[in-house]
Amino acid sequence: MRWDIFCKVIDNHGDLGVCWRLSRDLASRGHQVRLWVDDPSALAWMAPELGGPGHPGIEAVQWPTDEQPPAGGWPSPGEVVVEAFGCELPAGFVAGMQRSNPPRWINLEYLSAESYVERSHGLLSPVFSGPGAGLRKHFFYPGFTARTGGLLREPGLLNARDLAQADDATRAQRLAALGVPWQPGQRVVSVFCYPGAPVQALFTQLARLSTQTGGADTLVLLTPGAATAAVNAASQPPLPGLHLHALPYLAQPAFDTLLWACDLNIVRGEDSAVRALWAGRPHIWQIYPQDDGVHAGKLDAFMARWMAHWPPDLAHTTRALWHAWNGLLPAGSGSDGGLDAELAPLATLWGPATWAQWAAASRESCDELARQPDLVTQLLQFVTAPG
Ligand SMILES: Cc1cn([C@H]2C[C@H](O)[C@@H](COP(=O)(O)OP(=O)(O)O[C@H]3O[C@@H](C)[C@H](O)[C@@H](O)[C@H]3O)O2)c(=O)[nH]c1=O
Repeated sequence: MRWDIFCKVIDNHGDLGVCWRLSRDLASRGHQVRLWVDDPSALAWMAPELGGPGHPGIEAVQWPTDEQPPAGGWPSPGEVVVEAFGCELPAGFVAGMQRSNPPRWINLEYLSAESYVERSHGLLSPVFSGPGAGLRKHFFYPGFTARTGGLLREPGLLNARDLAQADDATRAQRLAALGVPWQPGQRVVSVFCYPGAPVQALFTQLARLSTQTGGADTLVLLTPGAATAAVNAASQPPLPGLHLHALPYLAQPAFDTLLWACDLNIVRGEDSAVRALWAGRPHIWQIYPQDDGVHAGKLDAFMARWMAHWPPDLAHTTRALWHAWNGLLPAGSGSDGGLDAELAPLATLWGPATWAQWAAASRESCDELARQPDLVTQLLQFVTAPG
């Protein structure tokens, strides 16, 4: 099928990250994708293959405006039109959807573990006015349960992960390919975060833990942006036991390789958070902060699902750590010991026995999610069903 996917970059990289990943997944299954994006600049690092002969099956195009439609006019829409995250489609393009066999029109929504997702997934949103009047649009909600649209998980992803995680030699080789010098025995932590995350406290805590446990150093891999900025701003002397390594922006598949090679992944937003789930390793999620504070409920909803079958003590400690990383300490928690103290749950999790428990629980939750059909498989069923 031919797909038109429309993406508006609101901020950061998640909108484009999700749309690019969706496009790649569809193209790998033989579909033709035209990805319309208003600010394609991040594709230069996220999808460097587009700079060369391109990606078979995907054409990334700058989103023109109605005032300045494409030279030669709007092209005929494909069989499926995806409006990512409720971005408004150009009127000229929508006018072209008015035909005897109109395209399936999908509004792909943001990911949430909250219960409204099951109620809203698949709902019809009839269009009553404007150039799309009379057309039928449907909501498609990604999610974590059987009654949602699932999560992006390309065919073969988990096999590739298992190969990458097979042994130390493979791990060292994959990290070396990313320019990362890793010594077996070192614990590796990746950090992708928003400004305001307690990165300095993390460094202090990790250095203390590394020297306490007698020898096993920690290698911290910092992604561009807030994590790297925190290091640059630090005037502290090097911390014993801790090795900080700044990464460049990686192409999306290389970013996966990074997450697979780490013992602990600290991720943010939407897309990298899902990739950390598929890594099957312990992770900490910094949720996208919203002014009205609704992100706190979203974070708790996800933790309740992800940790549903974990031993209670492990779930309790991990939740405390995630809350602290997100600056969401429960009122009355009494934590007045500064950020180092707030990240104290990490010390509990770092111990060998608890760490093994955390790793096993993360892998089990990942395996459970992987038993659900992935998002593209579900989306294909949805758009080919009569509707
Ligand atoms: C650091 C890095 C990221 N990436 C990719 C992974 C993801 O596709 C993308 C980052 O997107 P996210 O993880 O979603 O985090 P994010 O914070 O960048 O994105 C978003 O979060 C959403 C919830 C908001 O609604 C969006 O508006 C946006 O803020 O960048 C790489 O490919 N290489 C890299 O080196």
